[in-house]
Amino acid sequence: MGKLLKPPGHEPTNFHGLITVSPQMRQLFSEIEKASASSAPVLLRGETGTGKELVARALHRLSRRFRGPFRALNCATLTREMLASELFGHIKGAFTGATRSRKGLFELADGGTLFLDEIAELPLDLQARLLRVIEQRSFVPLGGTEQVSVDVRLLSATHRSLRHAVDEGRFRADLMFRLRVVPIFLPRLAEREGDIEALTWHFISVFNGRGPRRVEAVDSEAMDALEAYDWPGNVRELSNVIEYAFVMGEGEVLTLDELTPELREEPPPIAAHRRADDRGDEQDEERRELIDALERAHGKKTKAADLLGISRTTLWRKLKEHQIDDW
Ligand SMILES: Nc1ncnc2c1ncn2[C@@H]1O[C@H](COP(=O)(O)OP(=O)(O)OP(=O)(O)O)[C@@H](O)[C@H]1O
Repeated sequence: MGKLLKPPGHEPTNFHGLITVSPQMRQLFSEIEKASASSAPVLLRGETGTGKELVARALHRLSRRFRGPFRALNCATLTREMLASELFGHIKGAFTGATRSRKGLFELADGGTLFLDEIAELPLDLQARLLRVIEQRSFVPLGGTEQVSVDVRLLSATHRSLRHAVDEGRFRADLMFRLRVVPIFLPRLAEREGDIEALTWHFISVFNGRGPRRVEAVDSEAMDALEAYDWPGNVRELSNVIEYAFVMGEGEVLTLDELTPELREEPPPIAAHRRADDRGDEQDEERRELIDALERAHGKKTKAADLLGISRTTLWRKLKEHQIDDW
């Protein structure tokens, strides 16, 4: 067990549900504030779990449309036909199974905001229809003949570059320019200085509120592992990891062995100080640390793995990587 870390005395900034201490995110808040004052389309770009939907909701809440509806649709989860019907609605009898008329999201979001997640996945023919709605502020539901006028602010999000999708012929350039009048980029969690720790305390407080377990401190070894991990699932993954620890562990201290296996596989003391431009030195240092641990453990691999705070399998993999096989 390492040192016991207590929650910091000061609360992190809470900006419409977005928790942060990092300068990168604070900078983003001022962009959100400026963008919310207008009705210009915003394109949010960031990896999964970085908070794009939270930002979209904040943009809506801060805007003059806050009393109007907020509607969201993930373009990657539906078939082409279902997407068309979700977005534009249909008239009774428009297709087999359309036993009654149904309003689409553009109509349901009238006077408010429509958030289209994973916009790069929108099929090309629907991109053409979306462009027309943006230009004409009206559309015709499937099977209908009458134009329906709407006043909707469009927010969209993507985890990959729309520019690439355009270059590959999968996305219309004219639509891309229409959608990203205001581009907002959300950095990966691992790149936000101080946010892993701040969000860890935030989620601990959320899960403390749900009971029955109450966590009052975090073992520094667990915090090192949280800091060292790369967080491919970003904030959503961090929330899941803390929830997992609440479910699997017990007592007032959150410890390393309560973290998910991916996190325990990481060697915290080495990875915590990782610098991308230091890979060569780091390799040497890692090799020295491995040999040192093996010496101290008199060649016993399980003991050496314990000393390094990594699993036996990780130790075995690292020994192979460094070609240390004479132990
Ligand atoms: N800065 C933050 N503070 C507090 N909670 C956050 C923050 N960022 C994200 N979250 C939480 O993490 C989860 C994922 O966030 P969100 O759904 O907004 O991400 P996303 O980028 O839209 O993900 P996806 O691309 O997978 O849809 C949500 O539960 C959200 O409340």
